[in-house]
Amino acid sequence: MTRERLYLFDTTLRDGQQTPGIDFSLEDKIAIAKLLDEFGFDYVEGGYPGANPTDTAFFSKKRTGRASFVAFGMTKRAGVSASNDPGLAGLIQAAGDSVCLVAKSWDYHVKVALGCSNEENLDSIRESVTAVIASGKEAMVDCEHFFDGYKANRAYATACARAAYEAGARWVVLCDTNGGTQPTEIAEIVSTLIAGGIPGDRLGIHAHNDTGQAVANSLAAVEAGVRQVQGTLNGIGERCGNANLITLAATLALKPVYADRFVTGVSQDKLTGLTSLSHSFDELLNRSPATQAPYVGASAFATKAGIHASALLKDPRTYEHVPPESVGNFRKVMVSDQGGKSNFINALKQRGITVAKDDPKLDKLISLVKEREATGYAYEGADASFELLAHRTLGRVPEFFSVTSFRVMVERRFDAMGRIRTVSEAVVKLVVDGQEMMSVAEGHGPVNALDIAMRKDLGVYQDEIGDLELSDYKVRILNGGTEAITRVLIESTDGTGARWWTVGVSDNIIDASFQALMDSIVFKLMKNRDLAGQVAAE
Ligand SMILES: CC(=O)SCCNC(=O)CCNC(=O)[C@H](O)C(C)(C)COP(=O)(O)OP(=O)(O)OC[C@H]1O[C@@H](n2cnc3c(N)ncnc32)[C@H](O)[C@@H]1OP(=O)(O)O
Ligand SMILES: CC(=O)C(=O)O
Repeated sequence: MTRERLYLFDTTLRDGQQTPGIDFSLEDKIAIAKLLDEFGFDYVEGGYPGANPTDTAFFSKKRTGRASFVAFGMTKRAGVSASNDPGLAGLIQAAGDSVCLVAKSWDYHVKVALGCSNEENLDSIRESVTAVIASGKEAMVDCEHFFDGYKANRAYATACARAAYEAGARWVVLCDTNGGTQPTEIAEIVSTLIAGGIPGDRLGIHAHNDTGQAVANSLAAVEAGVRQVQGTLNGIGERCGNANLITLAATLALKPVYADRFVTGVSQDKLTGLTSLSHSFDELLNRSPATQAPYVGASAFATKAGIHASALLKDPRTYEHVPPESVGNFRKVMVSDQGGKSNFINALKQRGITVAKDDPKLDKLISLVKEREATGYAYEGADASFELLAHRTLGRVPEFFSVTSFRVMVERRFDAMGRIRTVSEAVVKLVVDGQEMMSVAEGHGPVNALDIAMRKDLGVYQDEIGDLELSDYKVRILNGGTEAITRVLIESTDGTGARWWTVGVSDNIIDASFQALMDSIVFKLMKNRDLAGQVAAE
């Protein structure tokens, strides 16, 4: 059966730019356009030339190779001709293959926002589309507030879409601008419009996520007949965002209900780069990827539950709706208080630790993890502490050194210039290779001072930890009040590029930090001897 072509339109660089807190530089835009183009999206809407210097500079040349490069802007204003409208002229002159014109299609907006007559707005749509086509570019029209407009005045909203279509717009895009429309309404309105004479292969959908339905609304529109879908990377966009193109690209390619009927410009091979695309984009935005994002989140194919892990290890299809590798993600069977023997055997195997299912030490490890998690430890986020605990339970951790005591002091005092200074100082006493030693250090805070003191002189091991660095430190208060328990997570790195997390829990933040610091150093020494760290080294 031949499959129909569905066109994916990315508006990350335009509607995504309207996201509170997101402000792309020219360099960001160039890098993101390249990612989008290479991935296989058909249209890359780059922004609004003329609206700001970044977008104007971005449109000084075409920024895509394969994808159509789209400039976005308003239809001409009422009362001026298309040739005399500087905004429209700017759009046409901007580099690019297509112009996407935003047009009002709700009569209430025409009256309140534009302050012109309904007929003048229809003229603006027709004349603007005609001018874009005359310039040799592809024209498309975003019918703003189409669904709300349709519910308020069906005849006028339809007339706006029809004006764009009859003037020759390649795509008439139906926008759920305020994001409140529900999938059944979308399906019904799109079907009626198509039955009224605007063919589905000239219609697109632009859905906002204000009721969490943007992806569902886009799919409902596809079911009803539209053949262009707009959205953004990771669903960024104004207010609650746009339809998430990452989710849509995967669903359209992997779910037979769509994949058997439609084909997009994203090949199965490119789809295996989906997780990387989503995460690279977050990196560019300098934010952590959402762990529960469909298909691409770190938790999308993770399980903590023992019953699930047991079946998953027999056949992954028991608990996975698609294979993780189809979107470049990974299966993760985690260890926690929700886990059974299968989780643990798998987690240990990944770390090169073999243990038999009937080995009593495995039972001991499982109860240790469950007991400790009940007191606040969280091993699923502390891979190295889990591995150390496993090695310790199996009796495989050498006694590299021991800390006999530490003392940390924080003092707020006046310095010689009479300024207030808060000073942190730590003293650590350790035994290394039978030899007692003491280190003293000052730090930016008490934990920093303790860290410096612990790593200042490790005797015979000092050279080995020279490249050890603490790269992140997270504190979580597990219950409030005077008896609060503190969980500290520390991320460490070394010269090999490996990263590992360790955990400490105590009613004292310094003590919790000490435990995590100790684990970090011991893990590093184990790793140096190839006794640990297979996962961290990957
Ligand atoms: C639903 C959407 O997401 S649409 C995209 C929205 N995105 C943006 O607005 C981001 C970029 N916008 C901008 O930088 C500015 O709004 C500009 C440069 C486009 C225009 O700035 P200004 O000329 O100062 O106008 P301002 O922003 O105050 O108001 C918008 C004007 O456009 C008019 N307008 C709005 N939509 C349309 C349209 N589809 N066709 C014609 N005119 C329109 C409004 O009536 C208003 O006109 P007025 O100034 O005569 O009242
Ligand atoms: C055009 C657009 O972004 C909207 O109507 O939501």
